[in-house]
Amino acid sequence: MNILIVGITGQMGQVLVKTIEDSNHTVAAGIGHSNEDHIYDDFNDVTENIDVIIDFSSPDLLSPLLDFATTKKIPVVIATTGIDSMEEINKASKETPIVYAGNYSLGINILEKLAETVSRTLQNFDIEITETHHNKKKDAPSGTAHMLFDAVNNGRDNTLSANYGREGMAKRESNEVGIHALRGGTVVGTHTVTFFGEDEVLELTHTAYSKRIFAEGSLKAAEFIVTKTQGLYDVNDILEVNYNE
Ligand SMILES: NC(=O)C1=CN([C@@H]2O[C@H](COP(=O)(O)OP(=O)(O)OC[C@H]3O[C@@H](n4cnc5c(N)ncnc54)[C@H](OP(=O)(O)O)[C@@H]3O)[C@@H](O)[C@H]2O)C=CC1
Ligand SMILES: O=C(O)C1=N[C@H](C(=O)O)C[C@H](O)C1
Repeated sequence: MNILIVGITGQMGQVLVKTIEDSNHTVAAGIGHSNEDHIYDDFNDVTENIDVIIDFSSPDLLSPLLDFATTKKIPVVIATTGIDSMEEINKASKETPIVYAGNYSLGINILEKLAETVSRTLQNFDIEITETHHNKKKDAPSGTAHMLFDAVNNGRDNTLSANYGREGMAKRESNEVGIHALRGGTVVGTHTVTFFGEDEVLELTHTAYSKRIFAEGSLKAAEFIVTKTQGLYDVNDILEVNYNE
């Protein structure tokens, strides 16, 4: 596959370049700010032949990215987090295929399933979500924390409400889920879902030890989406193809 990396000059973009170089695919071009050949700050300047786009960038680039992809009918893997609304992505997915996930690691997507099951099984337990990331991360809480909230909320028939960074003088409501973001150093990404019962606590934690796991997951997603013609997919669709064999 000839791949366009959106956010090629960023931390994840650079890891993805190395991951693609170690595969049988090719980095055809990138979006970012650089004087290097084949790197552009405007999608209109991309003239290379592109089979698939992988996006690790910023919500600011979502509209131009989707305009480019839908006009040229190029499949897209979106990994960028901090996107407020799914409206544009839903609309674009009717014209070109899109995979969207806040986390492309294998373990987080298993954690998502576990968290939903535990939430459904331990109906009376209080649930809190904690995420820790490096000091360069801009969005909070993480895209993964949002995914994990949706998972535990599904387990309780969507009766839970999120309380971001709890503060003030009010006791915890039984249906609230506190979501807490820690930022510091070079932490790649740690997510914990804690279930508090009477006299017992169950913690489910995923720790990422490298950014490469996200790059590899996004490349698997690209291999999956490049064969599709339209529609919105998530990592579960890819897990079924790649890990259930
Ligand atoms: N879903 C997943 O599995 C994962 C998702 N992420 C997400 O990926 C995103 C990127 O993360 P990270 O690489 O750490 O961030 P960085 O800040 O290191 O990189 C951001 C990239 O986007 C580019 N960019 C941003 N705005 C513009 C713009 N207006 N025009 C052109 N280029 C732009 C930057 O270009 P330049 O610096 O040249 O201006 C840079 O290449 C984040 O949303 C993060 O949460 C991260 C890891 C895993
Ligand atoms: O910005 C990051 O680094 C990460 N972002 C994703 C998120 O917001 O959940 C995934 C991963 O945790 C790393």
